[in-house]
Amino acid sequence: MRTIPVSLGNRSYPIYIAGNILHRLGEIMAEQSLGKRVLLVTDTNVGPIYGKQVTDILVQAGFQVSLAIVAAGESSKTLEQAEKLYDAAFKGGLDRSCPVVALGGGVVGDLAGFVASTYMRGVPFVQVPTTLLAQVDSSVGGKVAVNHPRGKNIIGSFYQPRLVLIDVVTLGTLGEREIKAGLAEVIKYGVIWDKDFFAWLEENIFKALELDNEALEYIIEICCRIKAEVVEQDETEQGRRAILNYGHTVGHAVETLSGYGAYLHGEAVAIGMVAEARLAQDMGLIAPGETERIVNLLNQSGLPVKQPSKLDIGQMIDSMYTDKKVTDSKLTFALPQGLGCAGVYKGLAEEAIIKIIK
Ligand SMILES: NC(=O)c1ccc[n+]([C@@H]2O[C@H](COP(=O)([O-])OP(=O)(O)OC[C@H]3O[C@@H](n4cnc5c(N)ncnc54)[C@H](O)[C@@H]3O)[C@@H](O)[C@H]2O)c1
Ligand SMILES: O=C(O)C(=O)C[C@@H](O)[C@H](O)[C@H](O)COP(=O)(O)O
Ligand SMILES: [Zn+2]
Repeated sequence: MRTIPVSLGNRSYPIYIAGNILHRLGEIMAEQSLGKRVLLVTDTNVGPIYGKQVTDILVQAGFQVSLAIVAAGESSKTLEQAEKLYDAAFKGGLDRSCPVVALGGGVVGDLAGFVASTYMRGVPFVQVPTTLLAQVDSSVGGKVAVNHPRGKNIIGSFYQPRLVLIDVVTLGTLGEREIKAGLAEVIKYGVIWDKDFFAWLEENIFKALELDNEALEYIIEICCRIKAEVVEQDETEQGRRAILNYGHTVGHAVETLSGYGAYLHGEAVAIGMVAEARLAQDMGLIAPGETERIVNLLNQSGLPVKQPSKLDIGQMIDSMYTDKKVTDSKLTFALPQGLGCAGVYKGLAEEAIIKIIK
């Protein structure tokens, strides 16, 4: 088993990565001093596959489990859905010591984490991510949120989990489209942080698409290590952490304006990464050959690289002003500085952005 520590003082926690470790969830949770009533949150795709197995594992470890199943997909990341989960927490008798466990992709993780962070002003939270995207990104770092009709993740908080348990074998039941979506965030880490990892992906990304467990474990470990390091430097995104937002200013606008769920998050981020690489290129931050390598790797992963033509440019720009990186009405982007490095740029001219969107 690979164990990665996330060191955040009294909010520190481990990330466990291995194949076939789901059965250890109960014993690992029992080691923490947690209340015995658990709200296990999952969705309508993951529940039928892993819901009973995880419930049994927790019951065997002495927990009483209330299973809450939300509709699969981005449309569940709402305050209305969170409210239903508060009801389920009450019904299950959860007090302040009792954990909320997220079993699923980034939607379940963000939603359940938001509920954990607000129910009784915060109860313990455990992440059991089952998509590649959630295993490499959303389960780590403590951003939890629901969407607002005007913008992604607008209502949320920073709330770290007590532990993250990643069983790569759960990816065996995930659809190909969802694996590809996860690869967008994987490629993001190569671009913003690790040039050698980017080059490794150029040679080996096909192994992830073939669900080679060894390659997947390696990818997940590298990504979690990078994310842990960035989050340790800037837990609440006062500055540096925003580099994890590369591709997201445009990506979130695409998700919001297309209607939540039309694009998977990773697909929208892939589109955003291409647009924002071109913006970086226009600013002289990245060479044309490097932009081309990013586009090629996204293409190789079967990800979309173009903004949907039906989206209105004016509305895209307006949507970017609701981005959480904006202060003082200044459009802000996380942009690559060559391959393997990134920075945050504030106050970009609308014309420069309109040009790359066009
Ligand atoms: N908090 C963060 O730091 C962070 C980071 C990245 C993304 N996100 C958020 O994560 C969300 C996207 O997450 P996602 O891509 O995991 O989407 P998702 O949670 O919607 O999962 C994608 C699909 O896969 C299904 N699924 C999940 N695991 C499965 C499995 N093992 N077998 C079969 N089906 C399975 C789900 O039911 C869903 O239909 C977005 O809302 C995004 O904003 C958050
Ligand atoms: O953890 C972070 O920080 C990230 O930016 C990771 C992103 O992949 C993720 O999509 C995040 O939810 C976006 O953050 P937001 O603050 O723009 O909502
Ligand atoms: Zn993301």
